[in-house]
Amino acid sequence: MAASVLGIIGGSGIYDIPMDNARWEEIASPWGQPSDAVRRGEIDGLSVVFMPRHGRGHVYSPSSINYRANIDVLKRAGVTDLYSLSAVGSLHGDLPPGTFVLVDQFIDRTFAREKSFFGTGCVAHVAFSHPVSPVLQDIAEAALKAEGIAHARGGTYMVMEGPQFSTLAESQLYRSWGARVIGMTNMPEAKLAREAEISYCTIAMVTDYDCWHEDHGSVDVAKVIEVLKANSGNATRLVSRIAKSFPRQHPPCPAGSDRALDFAIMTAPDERDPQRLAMLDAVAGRVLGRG
Ligand SMILES: CSC[C@H]1O[C@H](OP(=O)(O)O)[C@H](O)[C@@H]1O
Ligand SMILES: Nc1ncnc2[nH]cnc12
Repeated sequence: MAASVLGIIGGSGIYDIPMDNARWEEIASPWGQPSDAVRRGEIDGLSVVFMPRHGRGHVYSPSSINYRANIDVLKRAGVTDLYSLSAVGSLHGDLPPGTFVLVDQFIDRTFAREKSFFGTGCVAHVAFSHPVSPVLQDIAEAALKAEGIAHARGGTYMVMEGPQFSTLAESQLYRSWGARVIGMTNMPEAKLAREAEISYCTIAMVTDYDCWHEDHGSVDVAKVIEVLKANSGNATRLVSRIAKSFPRQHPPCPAGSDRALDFAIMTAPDERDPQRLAMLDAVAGRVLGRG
């Protein structure tokens, strides 16, 4: 069993986290430019690697983030378990702004992003029915309780392309589908984490009611930022509490992340493209005998 390396992806409003011995570390990726360098440090002796999803200064839009490079550099940095901190709109009256939601499903409506490390020359299909690690959810839920943060466990995160917020008709459609929250970033991030055999868990922080709620106006960035600022103390305390209680040996993932590539690759060994295989050295090194 490997030692745990805790990864944290910080979403809107979260561009750094407090850690001991923290330093920025540039890691190159064959998949292109990641959002930023990674911030490496320790919390209570646990190795932690942080990546600001949009880059410091919020440089990348949800559609222009290089999700493949981000997950690849986190894999190269040794991350075994990954929490994604994400601002979301609420699609349900039971989830007011300020609530932290441990979502367990996604609906992917994005269409303008690279969604896989695999493709021509090395085709693979990973299982993804359960995209989130229940073990990571258990740890986050215990930390949320201990910190007294309003939270809910379970629910579907609707991932839209953006960058514009939804129309009223779209918001109502997603509500009719049973989605609980909406955001623009967790796909393909979660899919790529699965391909890279990294356990993944979203902590969705509700900032607004999107545009469907009759008693609240439509979402705008000013509203989101106001709530994000109010939430940032909770997010910092939560990460610290999670890290302190996190198992020092990587907890096996009941959702199958640890061995996602065991039976996934379909391309015959003789037909595999050496160039793509070289790019897969970190992500698929375990099964390709590289890395
Ligand atoms: C400023 S609201 C829109 C922005 O915030 C969320 O990003 P993240 O998940 O990185 O916190 C949302 O998905 C949009 O990208
Ligand atoms: N209402 C909303 N729609 C999409 N992404 C969001 N991020 C925060 N609030 C959002």
